Amino acid sequence: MNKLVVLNHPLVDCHLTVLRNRNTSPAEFRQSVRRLSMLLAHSATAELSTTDLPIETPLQPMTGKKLLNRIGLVPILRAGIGMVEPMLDLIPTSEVWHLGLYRDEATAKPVSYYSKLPESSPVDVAFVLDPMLATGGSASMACQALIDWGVPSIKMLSIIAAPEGIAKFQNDFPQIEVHSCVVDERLNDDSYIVPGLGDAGDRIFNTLHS
Ligand SMILES: O=P(O)(O)OC[C@H]1O[C@H](OP(=O)(O)OP(=O)(O)O)[C@H](O)[C@@H]1O
Ligand SMILES: O=c1cc[nH]c(=O)[nH]1
Ligand SMILES: [Mg+2]
Repeated sequence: MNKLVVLNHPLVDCHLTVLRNRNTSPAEFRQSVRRLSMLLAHSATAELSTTDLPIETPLQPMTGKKLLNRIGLVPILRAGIGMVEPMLDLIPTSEVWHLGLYRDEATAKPVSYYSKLPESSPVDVAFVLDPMLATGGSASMACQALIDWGVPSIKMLSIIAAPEGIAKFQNDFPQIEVHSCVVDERLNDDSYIVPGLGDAGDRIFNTLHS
């Protein structure tokens, strides 16, 4: 089974163009992240299990559906926060478990600074949210934390991925599906994705000059 799903869609291409454009304002950037996250959610949630829910329409009784499992959204701070709200709009019953990771500027290795996963009672399905999958180090560290927590089903959602990061992630976790809007050309010497969009966290939170 192919564990990498790349969204090929004209709307994805158009919203990605807004994200990539250096002249896009933080407000427009956040809006495009939201829109692309919804499209990613459509792809990544296709196999969620449902159970029957008897209801009555104004005309007659019928059997509807509701989600069966406990679902966790796991944004990687900071940039992953931008993807939470659109996911919650689609799955309002989700639990949100934050993981704080940043990349060490010198080594590009992830450093963990926040995790409050409880010792027991993991969710059934976790969607890890991070717009950028560059070297793959942050995604791998986050997924390892969820495996250690005992989550049986994990899916990784990114907006832009680099081929190098996909290769590392799939080597680390061949069983975990990655859903990405696009896979870009490569990483540059600073481990940034090119053509990419720059620093997603800074562009979402308007901290580019700090
Ligand atoms: O695949 P990797 O090489 O690990 O790089 C990707 C990570 O880098 C960015 O976070 P950053 O460290 O900039 O933190 P921020 O979201 O707080 O800006 C991005 O949001 C990912 O978490
Ligand atoms: O290109 C990149 C790589 C890591 N983190 C980002 O925000 N952008
Ligand atoms: Mg950043």
